[in-house]
Order: sequence, then C-alpha cells, then structure tokens
Amino acid sequence: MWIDVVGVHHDPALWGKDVNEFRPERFMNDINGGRNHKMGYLPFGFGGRMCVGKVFIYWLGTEPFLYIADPEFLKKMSTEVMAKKWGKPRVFRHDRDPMFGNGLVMVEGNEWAMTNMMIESTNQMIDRWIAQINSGNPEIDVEREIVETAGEIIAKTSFGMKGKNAKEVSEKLCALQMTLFKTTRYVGVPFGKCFNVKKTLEAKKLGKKIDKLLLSVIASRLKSIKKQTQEDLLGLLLQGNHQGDGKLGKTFTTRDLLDECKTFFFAGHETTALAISWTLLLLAMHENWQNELRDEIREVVGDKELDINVLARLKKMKWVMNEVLRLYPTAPNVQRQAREDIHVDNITVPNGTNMWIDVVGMHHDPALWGKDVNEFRPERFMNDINGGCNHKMGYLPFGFGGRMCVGRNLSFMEYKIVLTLLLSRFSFKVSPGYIHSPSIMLSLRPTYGLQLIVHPLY
Ligand code: HEM
Repeated sequence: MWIDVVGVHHDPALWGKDVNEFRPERFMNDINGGRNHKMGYLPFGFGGRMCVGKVFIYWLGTEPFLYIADPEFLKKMSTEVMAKKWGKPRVFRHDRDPMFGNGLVMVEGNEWAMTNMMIESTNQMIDRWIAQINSGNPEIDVEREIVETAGEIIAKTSFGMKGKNAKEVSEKLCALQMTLFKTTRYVGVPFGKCFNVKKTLEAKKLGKKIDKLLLSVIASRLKSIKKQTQEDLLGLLLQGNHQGDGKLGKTFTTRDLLDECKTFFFAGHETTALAISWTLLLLAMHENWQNELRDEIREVVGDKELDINVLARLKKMKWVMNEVLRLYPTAPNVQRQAREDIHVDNITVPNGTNMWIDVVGMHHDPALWGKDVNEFRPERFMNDINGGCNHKMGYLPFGFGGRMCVGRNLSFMEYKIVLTLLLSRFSFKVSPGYIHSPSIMLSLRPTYGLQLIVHPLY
C-alpha cells in the first residue's frame, strides 16, 4: 500500500478552504492542526510503525535501516539477542572490503615494547613541531600530524613495520578511506558502483596496492619465522600459526593474515588519533583543564621516564578522555544486522534488518545527560564510569556487547602516552584559522583540519 501523505495533507475536505495557506497558528491549540479526521495528519507515519524520533526506519537505496538512538530499545534488543543473532551489515562489509577484508581478532601484545614504540614516534613528532615553531610558524594542524603519527604507531605495534613502509601504508589507507567515503552515498543502491566507476576503481586500485605492501611484509616475516622475536600482532599471529617450516598452518591463510592487519590498521589508528586531536582542541578551549592535567602529570610522572605502570594513575586524564569521546565519539555510529527475527516489546525486527545505532545522538541527548549535555565537564566521570548518564546503554564510545572494540586498552595506553608527552612540552591555544566543523567521514573528524597555536613550555 502507498499512503499519499502529501495528498492527505492538502485535501480541502480534511483541512478546509485554507488548506494551501501557510498558517502555523492552526497548531496553536490543536496538535493535529484542526484537520477533521484523526488519520488526516501523518508526517511521522501511523500506528506501530510510526517514527518515534529515536527509533525509525529509513532507507539506503533498497536497504532498509533501523535507526536507533534510544538506549532502552537497544537494551531490550540486546537482551533478546545472543551474539550469533546479529552481525555487521553485509551491505557495508561488501563495500568496505578493500579496507577491512574480513579481519577480526584480538591478541594481547607486549605492552612494554609497545610503550617504547609509542614514545619514539611521538618524540619524533615533537621534534618536527619544535623545528616548525623555531622557523616562526607556531600554527600546527594537530589532526594531520597526530593521524600520521598514530598510523606509524599502529604499523609498528601491529606488524612491526618501520619508517617508509609504515608511512606509505598509512597514507594509502587514509586515501582509501576518503575514496570510500565519497562512494558511500550509493550504499544499498543496486548497481551503485556503476554511478561512481572512477571512485570505485580508485578504491580497488588502492586496496590492491596496500595488499601488495602488506603481503611483502608478511612474506619477509615468514622467511624469518624461526628467529621470530617481534611480539607485535603479526608476530603473535605467525607464531601461533606456522608449522615450523615457514609455511602457514591451518588456522590462518595469508589472506586471513592480510585482512587482520588491515582491520587493525584502520580500526586502530584513526579513532585514537582523532580522540587525541579533539582533546587538544577542548584543552585549548578550557585552559583550566590543560593546567589540571599538567599538574597531574607532574605529580604522577615527575621527572622520571614514562613507564607503562604509572599510566593507570593518570585518573583525570581518563575522565578527560571519556568526556571527549562523549562529545566527539570518534566512532560516531555502530552498525548491526539481525541474523534472526528479534522481538522488542510488540515489535518484530525481521531477520536481515540493518541497524544504525547513533552514538552521537545518544551522547548529546539531554534526556539522558541533563541540561549540561553539551558542556565539557570531565568531572562527570569522576565517580561514575558512565558519566552520570541515566541509562547504562547511553554511553557507547567503544560499541557494546560481544562486538565491543577489542583495542580499547591499547587506545587508553596510546592516548595517555601521547598526551603526557605533548602536555609536558607544549601549551595549546585555538588558532584564529580553525573552523569548527565536525563531520562524519566514517570517523568523526574536523572537516578543515584542527589548527592550534602551539607554544613550547621550555
Ligand atoms: C579511541 C579509540 C577507539 C575507539 C573510539 C574505538 C571504537 C570502536 C567501535 C565503536 C567499534 C565497533 C564496536 C561494535 O560494533 O560494537 C570498534 C571495533 C573495533 N576496534 Fe576499536 N576503537 C578505538 C581504538 C581501537 C584500537 C587502538 C584498535 C586496535 C589496535 C581497535 C580495534 C578494533 C577492532 C579490530 C574492531 C572490530 C572491527 C570490525 O568488527 O570490523 N580499536 N572500535
């Protein structure tokens, strides 16, 4: 059935002679605007399928999506669902294949070695900043710089890449992400790829180049498998996998390894880098918090070398991270697809339904957080890991349930190390050149970069 809402809304038999006039006052004392039939005003649909604001259906091409920004609905749905009853939407899997492949695994890395790699890359970035400032230009696009450094960090910590190789893969992945972002408007549209042949081919080409680079890393690591000492992600995967003769065992194929590497590279570097970038912006806007964190670093780290064991004591820094991820969740939405019918109250979410969980929407909902929802107040996380949100599923920066982010501990570590080193060396102010325009380009990014004025402290 096709219910013609325009027709119904413009019917003089329902609304009277002034039906085509602009008269907002008709809604003054009547939420239905004075129409003479109770089903004559349907801007949000009707009955059990009505759009209720925080849960409604929309379409991407021929793919229906259930939009969810209601934590209670999410909770009821999650209780009904065992992990196997839902997965990631196939429609995205297909589109993002060049970027993610099918990788998903988590192993514990060697934290101590990782700390050193993170410190090394951040110090190199600091040296670059000092050189730029000394040359008379204190304005630094911290987003560009930190994304680059985080790319290098994840390349080192995940699969032992160094220097040029790490930089090359990082740059290509960023380019691939931009290309894919430009084609997402055709997701769900049958033959959508034909509308943007150039970008689709570009994405394929970039995907292949990245595969080639990573395959060469895997191949050279396989050759030296017996003297394998690197305890990065790839090293651990290879150790658990090889047959002792340099060939892969049954658990992972080379393709699997490649996919794991790509998943980690993408999922791991940008989300954390953007969290650090948005933090620097908020600290530049709230100097008191910049000073609070510097005091905490002085107290906890002092003049000693930065050590993994002290990171847990940087408590205020963790509140700040939580608050930044509330206001600017760098993974701005979470997706699921029902693998069986799911029942929520009297609604059935049919098998195959895609779900789009709007994290930004929930993190900015005054009904969940109160009137100060848009204010930067890290202290809301002081005694409550949920930041005072009045629903336990209202704060989801790392997703939820069995598919929750596997890299969150690594991200806390990287966030604290990079921020400690930066705040110990520099103070930050917002540059007049900065234009505030957060936008969703898969991750939540500053559209025009994030320019800050950076002053060395000594
Ligand atoms: C601030 C930093 C980070 C944020 C905000 C973040 C957020 C997320 C979110 C929201 C998801 C989806 C969870 C779900 O579907 O319920 C996710 C998945 C994932 N994250 Fe993170 N993450 C961060 C850092 C990292 C790091 C450092 C790594 C690895 C080194 C990582 C690896 C992954 C992986 C492998 C997945 C699964 C991807 C997939 O299923 O395709 N993340 N992350």
